[in-house]
Amino acid sequence: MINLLIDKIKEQNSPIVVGLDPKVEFLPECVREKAFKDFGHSSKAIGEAFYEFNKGIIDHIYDVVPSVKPQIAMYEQYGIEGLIAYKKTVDYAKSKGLVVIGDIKRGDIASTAEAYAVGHLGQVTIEGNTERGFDSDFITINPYMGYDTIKPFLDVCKEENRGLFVLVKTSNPSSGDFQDLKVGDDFLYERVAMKVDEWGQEHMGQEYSYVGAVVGATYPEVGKRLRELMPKTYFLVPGYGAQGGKAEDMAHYFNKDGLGAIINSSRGIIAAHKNPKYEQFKNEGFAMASRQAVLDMKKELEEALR
Ligand SMILES: O=c1ccn([C@@H]2O[C@H](COP(=O)(O)O)[C@@H](O)[C@H]2O)c(=O)[nH]1
Repeated sequence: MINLLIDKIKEQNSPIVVGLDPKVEFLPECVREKAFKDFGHSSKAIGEAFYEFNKGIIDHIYDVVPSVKPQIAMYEQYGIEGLIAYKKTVDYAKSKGLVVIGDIKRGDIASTAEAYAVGHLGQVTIEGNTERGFDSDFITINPYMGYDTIKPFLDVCKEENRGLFVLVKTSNPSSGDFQDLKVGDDFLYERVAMKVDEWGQEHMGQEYSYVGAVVGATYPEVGKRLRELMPKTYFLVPGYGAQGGKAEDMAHYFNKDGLGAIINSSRGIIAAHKNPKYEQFKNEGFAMASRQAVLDMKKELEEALR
């Protein structure tokens, strides 16, 4: 799957992943009101509205980005109806040829980790009948519990040709509380990076490993150091735009081959229709606003990485 992701990035010249993190306040009035009319003020209405919203955006971006990253928490808060919308979103994105990164940040051990891995990357067999759960291509995982967390995910990835992004240095303001602690002469995030590099060497695609790393856009100096420590690791880089990450800071996240990183923007793209900059695409035009925001991000990155 890492090979497919890289092929698509090269083909579209677009190292961008659009975060599908829907919120009620991001929904255009036309989508929200139709769902309330059809299903009342219910979680079913929100699930239907989230899916219609995502579908509109996917239809307008699938030819200019290689990948989407649905954030499961946004769906999960609405219970089963939210999770149905999450699954339908994953399936629809895949039907349009997009690589799906499920941002689920799991991190348990042994048989529990295996169950998460099977549910999101693999398949279950029920009396000889096999079914896939959420069917993502990649997921995000939290390595805090150590290799026992990672191993079950690696096994499923190997068998199913899927991949992982392991949290190494996150984009949030308090990421330093633990990640920046000193361990001997190293920062904890450096030690995690060394482990991700080691695990990755045993799980290689053609050019890069299918064990990737989450490296926030908001700490560019750290991004540069982590690029040195993990040369064959693909970076998923959240924190661009809304959290302050800038195009000019992204150069060090990439390798000399122009590959090695995929930059995420969620609110900046999916809520673009609320941004005065894209005023001409209000309400029904919401998905056109997202497309334009992607094209603008692509141009910003191209100029900064030239
Ligand atoms: O370090 C991290 C890891 C994950 N995230 C997730 O990425 C998106 C960011 O959304 P924006 O609207 O572009 O800020 C969101 O799903 C986070 O949970 C992150 O921000 N930082």
